[in-house]
Amino acid sequence: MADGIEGQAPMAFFIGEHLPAPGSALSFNILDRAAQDSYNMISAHITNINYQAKVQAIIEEARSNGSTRVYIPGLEVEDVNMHPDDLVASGKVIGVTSQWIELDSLDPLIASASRQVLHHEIGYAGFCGLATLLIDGPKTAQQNMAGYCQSIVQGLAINAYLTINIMLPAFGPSLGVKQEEINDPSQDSGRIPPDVLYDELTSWDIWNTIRTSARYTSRLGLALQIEYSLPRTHTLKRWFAEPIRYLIIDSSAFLLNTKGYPVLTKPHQRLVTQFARKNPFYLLSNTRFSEGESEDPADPADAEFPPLVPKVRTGGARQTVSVTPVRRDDPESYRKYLYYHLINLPPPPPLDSFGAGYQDYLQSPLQPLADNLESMTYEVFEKDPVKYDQYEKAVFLALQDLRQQGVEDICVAVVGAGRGPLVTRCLRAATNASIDINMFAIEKNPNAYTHLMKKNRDVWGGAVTLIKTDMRKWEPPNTYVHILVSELLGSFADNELSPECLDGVQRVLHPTVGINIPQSYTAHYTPIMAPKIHGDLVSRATSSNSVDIYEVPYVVMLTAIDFLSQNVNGEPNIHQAWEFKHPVPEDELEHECGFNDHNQRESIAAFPIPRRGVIHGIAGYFECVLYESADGTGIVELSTRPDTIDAKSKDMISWFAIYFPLRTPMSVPDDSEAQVSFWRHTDGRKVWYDWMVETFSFVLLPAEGGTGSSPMTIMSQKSFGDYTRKRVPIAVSEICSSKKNGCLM
Ligand SMILES: C[S@@+](CC[C@H](N)C(=O)[O-])C[C@H]1O[C@@H](n2cnc3c(N)ncnc32)[C@H](O)[C@@H]1O
Repeated sequence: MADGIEGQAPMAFFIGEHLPAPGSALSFNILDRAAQDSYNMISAHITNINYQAKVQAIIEEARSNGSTRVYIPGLEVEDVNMHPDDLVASGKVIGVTSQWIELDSLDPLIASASRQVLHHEIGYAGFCGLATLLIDGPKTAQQNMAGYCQSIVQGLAINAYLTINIMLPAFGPSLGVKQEEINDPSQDSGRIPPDVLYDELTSWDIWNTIRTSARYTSRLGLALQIEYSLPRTHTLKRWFAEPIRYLIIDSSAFLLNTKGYPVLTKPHQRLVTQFARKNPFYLLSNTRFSEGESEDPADPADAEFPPLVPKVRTGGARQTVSVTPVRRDDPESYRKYLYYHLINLPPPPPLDSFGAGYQDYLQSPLQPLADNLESMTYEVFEKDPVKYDQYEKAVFLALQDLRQQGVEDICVAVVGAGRGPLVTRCLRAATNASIDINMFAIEKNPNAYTHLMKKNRDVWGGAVTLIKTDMRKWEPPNTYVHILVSELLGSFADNELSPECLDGVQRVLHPTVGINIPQSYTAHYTPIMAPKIHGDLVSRATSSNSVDIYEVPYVVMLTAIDFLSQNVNGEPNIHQAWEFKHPVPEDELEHECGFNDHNQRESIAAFPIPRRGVIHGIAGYFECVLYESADGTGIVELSTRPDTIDAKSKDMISWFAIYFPLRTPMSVPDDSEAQVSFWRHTDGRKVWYDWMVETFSFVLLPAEGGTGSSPMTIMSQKSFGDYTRKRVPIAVSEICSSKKNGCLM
């Protein structure tokens, strides 16, 4: 079913048709019909109406016998819509399990029968060779969630090769009890606890419960259902952190344009654009029926198995203008629209292209001091023009300031020169400033040093004095260095031991006019939800027996994450942990015998959390002042903070973030707080970090004293002003420590 109409697409998008009812047996006709409309795949029910009728009869019989148990026999040939044939082997069929079952029912007979039906279907789907299943989420958030989770967890164990995707609406309130159900006396209203709050995150709550019960397995994903009502940005951001493998877009999400063609509303377009970064499979649903269409099935096969539930007319784009809706029931026009939208998306930002394949992939931080990097690693650094441009600007400003002060015979040294890109930029800055400089390049990596020799011979015309040594031992010949340029920064600023290296070489810097580039750098942090990363760590934990995987920080291109602490504009609250400045005042700097105490740091910060979620770990970033000119008119900075990178070093790709994991995720309610503590420790031989999280909720207490109550209860009784807000501890993490895996000085 190749998509041959539009020509070469820059990226492969797979758009399928989500078949509505289990009424008909699956056939090549149905697949062909979808193919004619250029769909890449179909999702179809594994069993049919026959099976439902059979199971319901068994339940009724058990109930009338007063039985508390029910046995559902396995599938028979007339119960199934598919077989292990070429159609399934084509890989273009996604199985859908029965949607009439109620795995979360509080009625034990229904729950048990439902579980058995699901497990028969999973077993048969695996037997047929299906790779992916879609399973309806719980019907509401208020029934037997544990029972639902148990069915899913057991189902995952039935076939180790199947991926299961839970279908859930993006918009939580759509799971709530409908007004008609509340008014309907036949409904067991006693089953509806009045205090269940259906809000935008209700659907996410359900998902969070399911995946937590299934230990974050990567075999469990989400098929997010998009209809006309969309949640607000913060909820969409939350979904973005989750493993959305399918986007099921209902035709009700479309409007008809003036020509009668379906188009997505602007918010829906934004959603598709945002989620395209996750490259999901798209399934379009309800695109084949138009208003007023007869319920009579066009396909004779449908007559045999009429739709299970009377078709509620939800399908079809909404008509907003007076046109003949010629295209409302034209499935291809929906697909075409989505396809064109996808292929016309703007190119991804530079970091996305650069980091393709590295999203949420955990890497151990580099240790350029203890290890010798390879050429490939340097090559990756050198792909980032922004960083080197900023360094060149900084050196240019510093040279101008030195000239202003009348300094002559200016000596510039790049300490930790690698393959030499900063040396090239220093030489260029000097040329642009029309200043002659004495250029040194210091590098302790013997292999990189050989490459520097080649560069000096072939590119720099022998203009650079190369020294192969640890910068802490370098003795320059009869001169002070006026500008000491280094790039020893890690994702958390000081984690590659820039402070320790620069302390050791500071004695070569001119005591009165000497300039360090960078002049200062700061580490920053914020608590995040990172379910994908946590799932990765959980799976590693079972296979790894070496270093405790939860007690080391990771360098990672954070993508599937949600910032739990956000300000009113939806920007993350990120706190500065600490700062290092160079040169260090002489009286602070220890020589020879100290234990590096002056490079210890600690930080504590409280993060307000407006909306509930789960803290999986702490994201770390850095900022750095490369140079601020003497008169304060020019400043050159670097930043990896998502909220300041655009202002300080837009499109810089050299550093991913750092991630400090928590072994046990910490749930936080709405309007709560996380207090995060960080320590940078050193014993004179190595450097490591400790981190810890405490969480708090708030209760309102009568101002004049008395016992507390939940804010909800109180607010309904008295005015807010009569109460004081009190912070109450919820949970505390262990103190995590990377000491065992610290960086050697
Ligand atoms: C992050 S790399 C930067 C390389 C290069 N300046 C660039 O921007 O591409 C840091 C370099 O500093 C070197 N280095 C680290 N510590 C050093 C030390 N104490 N003395 C000399 N070189 C050091 C490493 O070998 C590595 O080449």
